Amino acid sequence: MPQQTNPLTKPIVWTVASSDSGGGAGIQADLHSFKALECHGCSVIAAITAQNSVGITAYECVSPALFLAQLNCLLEDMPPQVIKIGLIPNSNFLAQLSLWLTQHKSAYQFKVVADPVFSSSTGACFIEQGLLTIWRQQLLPLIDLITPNLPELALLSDLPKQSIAQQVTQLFTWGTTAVLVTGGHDTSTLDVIDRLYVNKSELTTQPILSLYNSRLNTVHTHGTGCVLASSIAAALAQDYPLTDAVILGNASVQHALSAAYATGKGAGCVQLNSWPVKVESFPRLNVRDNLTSTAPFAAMQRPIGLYPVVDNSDWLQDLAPYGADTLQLRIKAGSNMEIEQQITTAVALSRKHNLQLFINDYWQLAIKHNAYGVHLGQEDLQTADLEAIRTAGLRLGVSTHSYLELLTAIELQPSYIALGHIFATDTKKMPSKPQGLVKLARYASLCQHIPTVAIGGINEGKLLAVLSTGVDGVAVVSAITAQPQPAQAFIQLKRLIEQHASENYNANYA
Ligand SMILES: Cc1ncc(COP(=O)(O)OP(=O)(O)O)c(N)n1
Ligand SMILES: Cc1ncsc1CCOP(=O)(O)O
Repeated sequence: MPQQTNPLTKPIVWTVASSDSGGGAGIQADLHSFKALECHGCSVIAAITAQNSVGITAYECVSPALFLAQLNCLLEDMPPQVIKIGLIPNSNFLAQLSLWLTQHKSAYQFKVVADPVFSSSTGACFIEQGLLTIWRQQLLPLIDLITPNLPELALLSDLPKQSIAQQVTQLFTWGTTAVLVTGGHDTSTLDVIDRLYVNKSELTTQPILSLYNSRLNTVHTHGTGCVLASSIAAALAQDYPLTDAVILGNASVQHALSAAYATGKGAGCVQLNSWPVKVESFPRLNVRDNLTSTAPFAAMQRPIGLYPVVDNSDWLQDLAPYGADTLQLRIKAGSNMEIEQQITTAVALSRKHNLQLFINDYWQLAIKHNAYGVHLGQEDLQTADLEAIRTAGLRLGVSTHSYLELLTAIELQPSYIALGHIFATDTKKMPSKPQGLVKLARYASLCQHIPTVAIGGINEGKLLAVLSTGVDGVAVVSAITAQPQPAQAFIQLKRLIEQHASENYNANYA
C-alpha cells in the first residue's frame, strides 16, 4: 500500500467531548478512530465520566476555565481541519463552545461535525435545564453535519410525532447544514438504513444518500455513534466530499463492529483499528433500479493491461501491429455521420485484429454495430439503457472518481471499473482533484473480482507506482498519442506492464 505523500504531517482533528473511563466510547473512541483514519487527534475534555460496561456511576465537568484553556491552547498551535463534538453534559459549556466557534470558525475555516449525545445506552441522562435550547439556537447554525439517531432527532427537533423528513427540516430551519440520521433504532426494516439530508432547497425533504447495512446480531455496540461521527470528521479533514465522508464513516462503523469485543459484564465495545478496505464493510446504495436482472455484464476475455484511449480509428491500425489488445474509441467532436463512420471502421478493425474495443459514450451505436464494449461516465449511467447494453452482450466499463461513484459502479457489476483521475492531466478538464496513489490503492481493494483500470496523468515514469496499487490495467491518452513516436511509447509502456505482471506472478507463485 503506498504511503501518504508527506508522512511528516497529518490532518488535525479535535474531539470536544467527555472521557469514558471504560475506554469504549467518548474521547477514547474518538482518538482511536482519528488514528485509524490517519489523522492526528487532539482532545478538549468537557467532563469525566466514571463508567464501565454496565453503567455510569458519576460524572463531573472540568472547570469552565480549563475547558476554555484547552480550546485556546490548541488553537494557538494546532488548529483543526475539523472539530468533532460529542457529549457535553452542561448548558454553560455548550453556550461557551458555541460562542468560541462563532469567534473562530470563519477565520480558521474548520468544519464542525456533531454527535448529539443526550443519554447513554446504559440509561444515564445528560439533559439539564436549557441544554436543548442551546443546541437548537446556538450550536446548530455552526454545525456542518449532525449525526443523530432517531431518538436524538426526535428530542432535538421536538417533533417526535412527525416524519423523519419533517424533523430534519426543523433542524434546517434552525440553521444546520446537513443531517445524517442513523436508522439502527428503526426495527421495521430488515436492513439498517442511514439517510443523509442536505439543506439545499428542493432536495431537503429527500435524502441525497441512503446507506443500507445488514442488521448485525451483536450486543457489543458501545461506541458506534462516536466512531461514526469521528470517522466522518477524519474523512472531511482529508478533503473527502461530504457524501464520501459519510460513506467512509458508515464503513468504519461496520469495520469496527466486526472487531467488537466484550469488556465487562455489559455490552462490549466496537473499536476502529484501521482504514476499512474490505467491500463487506461498505454500505449498499441500492442503485440497480434501471436493471431488471441481477446478472453481471459480460466479462472481458483477456486482462486489460495497457489500455490506450484514442480519438480516431486510425490509431487501431497503427497500434494493432505492436500488440495492442484493449483500446477505447473516445470521440469528442464531429457530426453524427462522421462519428458513426468512425465507430463502424473501428469495430471492423477490432474484429480483424481481435481487439477488445470499447466505445466511449455512444452506447446505441455500440449496440447497433455490435462493439466489444461500451465505456460510460457516471452521468451517462443516468440516461443509458443499461439493460439493453447487458442483454446485447456488450461489456461495460464505468468511470469513477469517489467512494460514492465506486460503490454505485460495483453494484452494477460492470466488466471493469475505471478509477480516476490519478494525477493532474491536461487532456481533460476535471471537476475533482487528482486522487493520488493512496486513494487509488484503497479504491482498487474494494473492487475484488471486477477488473480495475487507473486513468489520468499516467506516463512511463509513474507507471510502476500505479501498478503497485493492485490495479489490473492502465489507461492512457497523452502518454501515447501526444508522443513524437507513439508506437515506441506504446511498446515501452506495454513492456513495463508485462514485466511487472510477470514479476508479480513469480513473486506470488514462487
Ligand atoms: C478507461 C477510462 N476511464 C475513464 C474515462 C472517462 O470517461 P467519462 O467519465 O465518460 O468521461 P469522458 O471520457 O467522456 O470525458 C474514460 N474515457 N476511459
Ligand atoms: C478521459 C479521462 N478521464 C479521466 S482523466 C482522462 C484523461 C486522461 O488522459 P491522460 O492519460 O493524457 O492524462
